[in-house]
Amino acid sequence: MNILTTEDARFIDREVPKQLGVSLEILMENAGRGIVDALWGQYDLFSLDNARSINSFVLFICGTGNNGADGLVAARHLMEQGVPVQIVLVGDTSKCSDLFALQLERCEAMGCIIDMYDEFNDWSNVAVAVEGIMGTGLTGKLRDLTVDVLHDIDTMRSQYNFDLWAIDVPAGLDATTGQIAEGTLAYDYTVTFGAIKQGLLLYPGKAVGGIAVVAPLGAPWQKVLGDRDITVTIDSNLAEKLINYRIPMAHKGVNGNALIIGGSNDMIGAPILAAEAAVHSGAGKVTLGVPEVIKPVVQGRIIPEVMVTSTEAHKAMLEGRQVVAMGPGLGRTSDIPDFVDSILDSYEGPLVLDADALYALGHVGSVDKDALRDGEIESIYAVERDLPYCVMTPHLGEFSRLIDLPIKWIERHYITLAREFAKKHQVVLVLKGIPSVVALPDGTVYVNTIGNAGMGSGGMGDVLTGVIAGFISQGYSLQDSAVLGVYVHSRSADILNDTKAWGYTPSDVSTSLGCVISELLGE
Ligand SMILES: NC(=O)C1=CN([C@@H]2O[C@H](COP(=O)(O)OP(=O)(O)OC[C@H]3O[C@@H](n4cnc5c(N)ncnc54)[C@H](O)[C@@H]3O)[C@@H](O)[C@H]2O)[C@@H](O)CC1
Ligand SMILES: [K+]
Repeated sequence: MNILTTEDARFIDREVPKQLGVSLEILMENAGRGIVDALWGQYDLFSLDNARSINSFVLFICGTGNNGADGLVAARHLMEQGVPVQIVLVGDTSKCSDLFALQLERCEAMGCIIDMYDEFNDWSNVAVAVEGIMGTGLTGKLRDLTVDVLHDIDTMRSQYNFDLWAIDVPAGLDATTGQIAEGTLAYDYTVTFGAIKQGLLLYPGKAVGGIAVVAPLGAPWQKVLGDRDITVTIDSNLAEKLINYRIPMAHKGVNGNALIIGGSNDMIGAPILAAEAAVHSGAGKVTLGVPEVIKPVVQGRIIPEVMVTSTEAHKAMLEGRQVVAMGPGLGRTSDIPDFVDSILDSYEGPLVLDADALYALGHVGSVDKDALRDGEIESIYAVERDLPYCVMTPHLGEFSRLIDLPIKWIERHYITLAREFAKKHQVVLVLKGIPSVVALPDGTVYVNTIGNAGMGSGGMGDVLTGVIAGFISQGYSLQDSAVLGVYVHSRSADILNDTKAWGYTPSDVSTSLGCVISELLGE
């Protein structure tokens, strides 16, 4: 499923009329109709009994831009259907958009009850409130007057207990970054148009949007996107397309030979988790390379399916592998950067870099904060160190070190930075956060839509690395392995979450991977 940013929505709004001959007014008509369908999907609008009165109605709270105009269209459709509606207007109607003026004129001609916000006081009869104060047209902080109106709505909702819906995005939510302005409310539902807005998938936006319903625009807007970078959700539909059946005669040689490199005196758990996850994701043969000194302990602890070797013999260790994943538990001692470099120099096959291997790389590029602030996408990121084509799986802290930028900035410009990094370095970046995203060298970004709070425990990332390596060894491309790996890892955790809340472990996630694979194959 596609994801749209504010810029994409504006582009569609400009290009669909030009290229496809479908006017903005028609798109708006469909959007308004979509709001009505979504409301019907949730309530029986013919018996809007809000338990307080039989005079209850659907209230549309409309700003004076096109977001408010969508609300006016929806109100008109509901009037036709005989559903009681009222409209309140927020803002200066003398400064409204052209389409708002047109839709308002229509509602007035039909005798719809319309008040200015200050005049409205019939809150006790509101059954459902639909907010169209603003959508993708938000600029800067919310004005004081808007904050007051939103605060009022919130107070009335607490008092009268009606559901609150947002049109397109909640007023105050940045539809691209998911950042929210002070005063933004939490909603029960958001009806968003064409495709889900990116800001509804990123925190804190994801927490305030409620249940998202996508309403079609009535024209194949995908056709006008051209070579714009696209953003897509990671969900079961995508994963089902990526997973392959195994041929019946598949043997261990066909399913690949994976090497995991990691471990140090203080950390033996991380590489064990990664190697075991590679086994559980279906790799034919898995070898774990650790420093000689910890080899006996690791051999004593790991499942028997994994062979353990010593990293001291590293030329021989790399031979015949379909994939090498390096980093879990490697440590941060002064010899590690040279060790990592020597592996990068001597191994030319598919590579996954994680954890301490990423730390060993240090800064690999830098961000121009001014360009980031101004949205000058092309000049945001400058490469300082070339990297081999590989999958990199940093969490926010590791990414912060790689690009030399505080986490606070990364959180605010999550997808833009992931995309620029992957494009400029030509690598597959799995940025592990909430949500995790996979950015590809061609500029496509996949955003994970599943997973749960139980995944926030040490070792979860090591399992993901092992899963991705496991898929690569079985012949999946680096990008498919990253996307599929993120899905399968989160889905396994979701299955466990059903019965164990957060009391499950990364090892449990690893051993349940097979259930997800069966689910994807429809077995
Ligand atoms: N992109 C598309 O293809 C379509 C967009 N449509 C709608 O059009 C919307 C965008 O419409 P517009 O571009 O007219 O903009 P909006 O209507 O989203 O926002 C503009 C309004 O918000 C106010 N505003 C902006 N920033 C503010 C702030 N910081 N504090 C207080 N008030 C503020 C402005 O004064 C103006 O009244 C979308 O969200 C969607 O609902 C739909 O009609 C369907 C088609
Ligand atoms: K809105």
